[in-house]
Order: sequence, then structure tokens, then C-alpha cells
Amino acid sequence: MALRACGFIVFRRLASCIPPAGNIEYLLLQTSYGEHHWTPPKGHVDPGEDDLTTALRETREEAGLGAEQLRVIDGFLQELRYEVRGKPKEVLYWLAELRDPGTAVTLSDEHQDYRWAQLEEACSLAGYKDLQDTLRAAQRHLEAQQDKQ
Ligand SMILES: Nc1nc2c(ncn2[C@@H]2O[C@H](COP(=O)(O)OP(=O)(O)OP(=O)(O)OP(=O)(O)OC[C@H]3O[C@@H](n4cnc5c(=O)[nH]c(N)nc54)[C@H](O)[C@@H]3O)[C@@H](O)[C@H]2O)c(=O)[nH]1
Repeated sequence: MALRACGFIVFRRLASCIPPAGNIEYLLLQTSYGEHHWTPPKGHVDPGEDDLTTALRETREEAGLGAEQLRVIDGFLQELRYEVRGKPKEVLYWLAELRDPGTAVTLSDEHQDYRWAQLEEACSLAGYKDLQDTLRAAQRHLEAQQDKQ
């Protein structure tokens, strides 16, 4: 069976920045172990836990951001599949906006740094093509929503 992890692509909008596409910043956390890779908040599903509960729990544990501080965006869910040490892993990402863009991020011991980054910098930090594709899909989803307003 594949390892399963769930998390959130968390973003914030900086209202004062123009143009609108440039006002979106994504949260990435840098692991304090291994290759020190950058990842959105996510983690392994506990036995009996449902996927969205895992995503919310991990985001609270790893970034100090709770459900009450997030607005989950409708219609966005991405699944990544990759191998970790020869075993298949599935990662589900929902998309959520930080309601108050000034809210502080609080890291756990699992991460040593965090960054709020616009799309291109976020893709560069993320490194992996599948995670870059997920960030780009999030940006397209948000821009399409902005166009409708
Ligand atoms: N000391 C130590 N301890 C570790 C290590 N490793 C884990 N721990 C412990 O596990 C706990 C974490 O538990 P959770 O928070 O529940 O799980 P996750 O959030 O799922 O975290 P992981 O780090 O397990 O999983 P990934 O982020 O998936 O990284 C795994 C590998 O996959 C690659 N990779 C990463 N992202 C992408 C991607 O988007 N796309 C692609 N294609 N590839 C990607 C990259 O090569 C990476 O090396 C920590 O507390 C540690 O105790 C380690 O190396 N040394």
C-alpha cells in the first residue's frame, strides 16, 4: 500500500500590491532533516483519520495555522504520486487562503525555516516538477476566480 499524506497549499493575498496576480504568496516550509527540502504543510494520515482532517491537523502542527484562520477554496484538490525510498507515496493537497495575511507562522521542530513566496520563487523553492505543477494549478485556479469577480 502507498504511503499517504495530506496537506494544504496555503496562500495569502497582499491587498496593497498591484497587479492582482502578483499579490498571491504561497507558504513553503523547509525541513530540518534530510535534504532540507521545501514543502507545503502536510503529513502522514493517521490510522482511521480522514484526509481533510489530516491536512488540517498537519497545517496546525507544522505552521501553527488552524482551521479558523484558513478559508478552504472550493474546487481545488491535487494528487501527487512519487516514490520515497523505493515506496510509492500519494500526497493530496487542498488549497486554503490565510484569512488575515498578517498572521504569524509558528514552526515545529520538523522545519527550520519558512517562506511566503510568489509563484516563480515558490516553484524554484519547491524544486520537484509535480509540486511546481500543483502550485501553477493553484495560481490558475485563483486567477480564474479573480477574473469572474
Ligand atoms: N531524520 C530524518 N527524519 C526524517 C526523514 N524523512 C522523514 N523524517 C521524519 O518524518 C517526519 C515527517 O512526517 P510527516 O510530517 O508526517 O510526513 P511528510 O510531511 O510527508 O514528510 P516527509 O519528509 O516524510 O515526506 P516528503 O516531504 O514527501 O519527503 C520525502 C522525500 O520525497 C521527496 N519529495 C518531497 N516532496 C516532493 C514532491 O512534492 N514531489 C516529489 N516528486 N518528491 C518530493 C524528497 O526527496 C524527500 O526527501 C519528520 O518529523 C521526520 O521525523 C529524514 O530523511 N531524516
